[in-house]
Amino acid sequence: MKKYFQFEELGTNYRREIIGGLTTFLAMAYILVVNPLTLTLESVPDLPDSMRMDYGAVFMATALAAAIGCLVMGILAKYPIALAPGMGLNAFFAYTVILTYGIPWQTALTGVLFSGLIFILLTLTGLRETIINAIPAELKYAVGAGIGLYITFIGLQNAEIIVDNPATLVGLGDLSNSSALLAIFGLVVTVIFMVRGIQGGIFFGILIAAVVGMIFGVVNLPSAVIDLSLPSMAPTFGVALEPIFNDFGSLMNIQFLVVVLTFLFVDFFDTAGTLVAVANQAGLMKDNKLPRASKALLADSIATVSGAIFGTSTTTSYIESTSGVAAGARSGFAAVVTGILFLLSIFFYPVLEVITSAVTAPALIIVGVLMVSALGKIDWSRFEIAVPAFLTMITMPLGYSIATGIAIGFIFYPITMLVAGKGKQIHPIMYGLFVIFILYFIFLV
Ligand SMILES: Nc1nc2[nH]cnc2c(=O)[nH]1
Repeated sequence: MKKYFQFEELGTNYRREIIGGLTTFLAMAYILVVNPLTLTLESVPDLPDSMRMDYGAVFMATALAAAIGCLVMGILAKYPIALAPGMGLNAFFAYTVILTYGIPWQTALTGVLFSGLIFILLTLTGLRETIINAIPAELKYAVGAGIGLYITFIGLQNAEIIVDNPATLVGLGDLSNSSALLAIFGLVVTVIFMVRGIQGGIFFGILIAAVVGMIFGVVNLPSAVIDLSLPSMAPTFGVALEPIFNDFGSLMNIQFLVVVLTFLFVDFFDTAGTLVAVANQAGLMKDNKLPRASKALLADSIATVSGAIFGTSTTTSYIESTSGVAAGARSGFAAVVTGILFLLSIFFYPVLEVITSAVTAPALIIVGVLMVSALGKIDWSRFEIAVPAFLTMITMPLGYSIATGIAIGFIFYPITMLVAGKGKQIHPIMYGLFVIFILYFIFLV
């Protein structure tokens, strides 16, 4: 086993991998609660039941899609990268596709399935790997740093430290609020552990914050430890396949095409950015290239296809994997640990439920610190690369979308490079992406 996962070459061991896998799981576990709440449109009152997915079935689909994604990534691609249904696309699925477009959730699931299948085709033809390797190093670093800012922003919001403000869009929240206080406490504890170089500092930070939250009544005590009565998957299982056989006509329209393309587009670049960011942080990149990229991409698309069949929006590589890497994970074994924990989580629903986003927020904030360090590798004195790198990074949190940041930066890159007389350094694929991203803004946003 140690040999298969290359522990010796990677300088790792079982303890580091298990703590890393557990840390990533804890940082991601919120999705087991948030995804079903989002896809059932819990926050929208007065909807006909037919427009809502079934909560229990989506919970099961979320856990199983995450488990399959993590296991395939760990065993096939051997990266410490965990997967689950992404926050970037579940909101799009629920609020844009179902609510705004009025597309039935059954058809939306078919859209996710199609985008996953197209992904597999692109991966098998090698096109995805070629594209990822054509992106200049500076933009890859900027994508990693931008995702870091984005994830910190999400963490600060989850903690209610940063809140919305009608005059300035965002502002400082009420720091005496119990959620903010618990997150600040967790952050201080985690920072102390990290500065002292304690292995698994992020994990122990989450653990201590959860216990302190329970003592002060901010985190609920679990009602039970294990619940063996699993929810039924029948309401969503296989439903994505139904329109293909029963109502193919409903798929033959521009709106459905736009939905599939958006799922495909966002997952493609989010995954590329996330894989590179996590591999970079773990020191697993070789000559600015991602080894075994096609296997990692295949794992990602297999997870999306499985998730669509189970009944969830796009399953994607999670940036929270960086918290496990920060805790020491280096090999695919950590992803296997996270996958097994997702499998077991279906029985531990009562315990999981108490881990609130305020408890996991410090992990997200610290992950941002780690990811932004990639900026040190960019030569800021070269204005032609500084501009697209900066725009990629800053528009991710501000546009609240990884895809937006990538699109804006990649539109500026060929422009600034050409004007600087460095057109020869631009890979032809980057011109193709320039056109695709312009079309993206014209037709999809
Ligand atoms: N990369 C990435 N990480 C996430 N973590 C939570 N949601 C997401 C997502 O949509 N993409």
